[in-house]
Amino acid sequence: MPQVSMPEESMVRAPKKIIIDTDPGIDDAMAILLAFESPELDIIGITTTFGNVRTTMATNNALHLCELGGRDDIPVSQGLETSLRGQLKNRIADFVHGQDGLGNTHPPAPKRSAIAQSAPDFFRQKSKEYPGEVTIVALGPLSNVAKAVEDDPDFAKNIGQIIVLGGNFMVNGNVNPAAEANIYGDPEAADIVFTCGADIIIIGINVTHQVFFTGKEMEEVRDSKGKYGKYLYDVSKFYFAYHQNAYDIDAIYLHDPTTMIAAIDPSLFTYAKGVVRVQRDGICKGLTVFNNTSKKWAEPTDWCNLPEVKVAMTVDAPAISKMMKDRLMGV
Ligand SMILES: O=c1[nH]cnc2c1ncn2[C@@H]1O[C@H](CO)[C@@H](O)[C@H]1O
Repeated sequence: MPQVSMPEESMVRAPKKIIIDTDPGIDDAMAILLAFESPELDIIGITTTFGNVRTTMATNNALHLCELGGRDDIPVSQGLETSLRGQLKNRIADFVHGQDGLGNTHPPAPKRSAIAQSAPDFFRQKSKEYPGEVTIVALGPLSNVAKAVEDDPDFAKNIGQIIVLGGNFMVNGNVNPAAEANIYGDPEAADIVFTCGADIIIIGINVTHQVFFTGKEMEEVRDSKGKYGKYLYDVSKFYFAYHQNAYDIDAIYLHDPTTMIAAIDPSLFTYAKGVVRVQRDGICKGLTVFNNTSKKWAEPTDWCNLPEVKVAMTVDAPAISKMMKDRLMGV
């Protein structure tokens, strides 16, 4: 399979402007706090989506995390409360993240509110303000991003890059054997985004399932001098119990922080290029199907003549886990 690798990021570069589209979410919280500790990133906004929690709760949790990190300078913009086509998502992953999305730790109500501008409009405005410079790190279903694509024919051209946590390439999903949770949450939106022509990196659970913290490592995080060590340990207890039960492992998968690290240092992954389509309905709803062959198909297929994306194939899990520990443990 042809692989493409990315050049190592230079430390002398200006910080990368990112918008985090998120549904916090325990591993989202970890990714956001990791981003706060990452000088390579300039977080110009946080936008909210649904999945781990409903969108309004995602907004509250995003505001809470900014307050926790002393980052009330970051605008938080609320996104769609439904899928792109107006379906109210009936599958909210409270069994993974708790009723409050933060492991039933019941965070205090945030002091600040979201800005008036909706997430898709925020994306469009920032992509016009800084053409080619803004990276969206999309940690939940892609409804907001797809809405920006549909509303603005220049969006795919103006946005610098979209790094997506989602999909399962050549492995089973985590909602069912076919589908991963973020793509399953709004498959139509994902299909629109993956074929929109923007520069897209997809980090699927085929790679994020290789990056985890064991219970012992979580205790090290708790006992470290990291600002958020105890907080992360406390919110992760629920997520840990879910992994013990669902996967029979004493560890938690680090989906969202791994994806954040792709924004910090894309060279820690290798990628293959090709067209990705998403099954929109039926028993394989949410399945991501990647055409990575140079075969000339006898007849035109639904993958032909569409823009390619980069799909993560391998991950340097020890390096990623070390970066997370260094930053979250205040090393
Ligand atoms: O079993 C699950 N069902 C639903 N969502 C999950 C499950 N496991 C993890 N996540 C959440 O979905 C994203 C990665 O697919 C992550 O945000 C993770 O927190």
